[in-house]
Amino acid sequence: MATTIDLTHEDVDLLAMQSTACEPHHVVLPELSGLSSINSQSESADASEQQLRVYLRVRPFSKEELNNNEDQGCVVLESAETATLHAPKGSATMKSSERGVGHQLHKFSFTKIFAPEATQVEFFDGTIKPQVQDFLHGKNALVFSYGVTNAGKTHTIQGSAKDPGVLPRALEAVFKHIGGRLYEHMDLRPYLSSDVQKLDLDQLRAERVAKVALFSLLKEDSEPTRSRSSSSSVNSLSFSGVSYDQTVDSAEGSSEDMQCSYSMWVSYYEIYNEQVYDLLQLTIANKARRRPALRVCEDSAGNSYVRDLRWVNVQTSEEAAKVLRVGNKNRSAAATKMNQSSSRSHSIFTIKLMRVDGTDVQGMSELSLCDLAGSERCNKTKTFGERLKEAGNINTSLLILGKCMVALRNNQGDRAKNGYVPFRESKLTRLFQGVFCGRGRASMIVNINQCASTYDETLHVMKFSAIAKEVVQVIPPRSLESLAPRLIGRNGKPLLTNGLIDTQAVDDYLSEDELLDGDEEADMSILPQEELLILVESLRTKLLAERKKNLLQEIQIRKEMGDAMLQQIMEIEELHSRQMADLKESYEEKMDSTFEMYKEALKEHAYQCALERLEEDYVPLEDYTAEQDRELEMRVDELEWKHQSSAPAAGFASALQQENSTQTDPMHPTTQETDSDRFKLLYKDKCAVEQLCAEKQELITSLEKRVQELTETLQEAGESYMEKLTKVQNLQNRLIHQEREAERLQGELTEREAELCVLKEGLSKQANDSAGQSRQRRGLLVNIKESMSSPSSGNLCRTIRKSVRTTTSLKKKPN
Ligand SMILES: Nc1ncnc2c1ncn2[C@@H]1O[C@H](COP(=O)(O)OP(=O)(O)OP(=O)(O)O)[C@@H](O)[C@H]1O
Repeated sequence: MATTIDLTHEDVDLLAMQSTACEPHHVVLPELSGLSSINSQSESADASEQQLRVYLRVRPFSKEELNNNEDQGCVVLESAETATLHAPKGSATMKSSERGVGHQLHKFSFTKIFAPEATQVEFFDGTIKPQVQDFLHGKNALVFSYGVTNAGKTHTIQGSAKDPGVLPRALEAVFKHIGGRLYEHMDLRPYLSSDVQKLDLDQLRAERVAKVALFSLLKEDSEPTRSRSSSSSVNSLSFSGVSYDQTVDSAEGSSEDMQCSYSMWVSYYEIYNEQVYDLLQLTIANKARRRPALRVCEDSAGNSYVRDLRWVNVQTSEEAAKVLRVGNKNRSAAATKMNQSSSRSHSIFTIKLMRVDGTDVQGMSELSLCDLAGSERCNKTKTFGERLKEAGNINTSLLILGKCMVALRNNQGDRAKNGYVPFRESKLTRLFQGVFCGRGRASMIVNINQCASTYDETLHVMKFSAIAKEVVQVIPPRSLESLAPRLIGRNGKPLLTNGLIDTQAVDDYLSEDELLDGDEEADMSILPQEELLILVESLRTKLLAERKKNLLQEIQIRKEMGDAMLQQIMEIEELHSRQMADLKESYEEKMDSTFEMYKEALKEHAYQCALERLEEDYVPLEDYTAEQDRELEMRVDELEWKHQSSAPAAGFASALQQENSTQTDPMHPTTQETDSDRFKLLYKDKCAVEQLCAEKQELITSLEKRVQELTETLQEAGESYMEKLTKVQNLQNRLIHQEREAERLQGELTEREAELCVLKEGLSKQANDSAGQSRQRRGLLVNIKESMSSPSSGNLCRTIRKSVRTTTSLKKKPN
């Protein structure tokens, strides 16, 4: 499904503001017209929509791979547009499909597929050539190669000295097109994103010196610093000796174009570990020094560019090749498990072509060729240390590129949706943003190998390409005025051609220094100060409004989260309290049962103790009462004796007391007083004894009562025992009776048996006699009747009848 990128909002306005160097769509170089059908398709004067072109290139197996049995028929090319991937045994895809997740077969379609045997020429002609032609027409283009490591990306983009890739071929094609119309001065240099700077003499001199210095690097460093495999030895890249017949643009140009001259500038940089490095900086030659990282900035139109990037003016294809060689020398590459010379960075080679008429720059177009670093799985490639960090950054930027593709595709379905496209999340996508948003045509080269061991990664790449293919680019039409690049002076202020300085335009610009001293990232400072202030004010208002909105959203989210958490807490609390209640209940039950157990045990213990004490203290009641009586008698005797002996002594003492009453000391008590005291004491004793007696009597009464109860219980037990005994005796009697009866019957039975034997004998005897006397034979029954009717057998009949009766009665009474 093809959908469309929405460019109808702010971006369009921004694009209208910019002075990009694209040629108007209707201005077609005659010599290039009719070269390609795609070409004519893109010549539409209106906004043209076009699906992102995605080309698949399948790398041939190396000898080593064939020896390692990597050829398992994983990639099948069904047609020029369709390829099928078959999951090999042991791959994650196969395992998943065996578990019922996913499929073993995946079908993908592409703009065009190139089989392993496709040559570099065929590939160039079938893919990039039309875009190079568009570039020569003044259109911007981006070509990027995507694939797993060791899939052939660098080979496709750069190729080797003998077999150059699309980049050298594109350069060669451009030079062929320019022919003798080269603008020989170097005074017009690309500036910011899409402007042109007019160099003064000093700048020009410096530019020439820098160029010579750059090329001298190749002479100084004859030994290549990077050891690339011979097959892709781009260090020694040279365009000489290669036939470019197919790439040469043989068509004649229009008369207008024939009058123009061309100025060509190239830049070469890499994105390594999310940092941008200029591969053409002279300082790079000094390896000991740390490379300065460049910044990605945006101009007033929002177009990204690399600040301070070095642009080199190239006048011949040899010079272009030299620049490429210098850059490749500086590119970050390393030997990995998968590739001896693996690109560890995304490298971007850009060609800017200015169309100059006299001193006027009529237009400028841009062609970028990007060799992306290979995606890889770190655990599979046994990556660690610096390589792991690189792989992480590579994978992250590729992931963001994928996200952008997905977002662009999704946005196309519904123009009003305008979902967020995360271009700003990586340097790579920031720099690609302009093209994806309509500044030019993009096409993607998907490189794959057919190895079974990298099948899962290859499948991932193919899925990515399927998404990319659904992205539709919309190139808005532009007016002629907006297409000429701005010409900027030394101080960064725009100069106008036709001999007039546009003061309004001058006011619109600030110097580059001012511009760069301001915001580090954006070039908003191109605007005048008042506008900037207004802009700042409006941005502040927007920021406040945004903050307010965010705050409200945050409050709302917090509230919702709080409610949800409260709900959760309440549920948890309820659950806990239910669990607690259950627990409490079960513990209470356990406690109750334990308590009951202890209570029973205590009772038992107390009962046992009481019994033991009772046994120890037990005194027979008779002994006890006899003892008590004896004690009481003794006590009474003693008291009586005391009373009697104290009576005469008391009389004598009272007489004595009366005699001596006058002489005695009033302080000493009299005998009368002593007696009364003793009596009181005795009386007290008596009371105590009586009390004791009463208590004992009570005890006795209670004991008697207990004894009475026990006696009654015993009597009851005795009675029941007697009853049972009587019953047992009765039963025994009956048993004896039955036994006797049985014995008797046994005896009778024995008797009857004996009689029966006798009868049998008699019968047999009679039978023998009757046979001898020739008597008429009669039956046994008649004989028996006869013998029974005879007087000798009368007893026997009676006995049998009786025994029958007895047996019957016994059956009736089995007991
Ligand atoms: N079409 C092809 N024909 C013959 N050889 C090829 C082809 N494509 C790639 N190769 C060879 O395969 C090897 C790996 O290719 P290359 O270095 O281009 O892979 P890459 O995808 O750029 O890897 P990395 O991402 O690790 O840089 C090289 O030796 C290259 O010469």
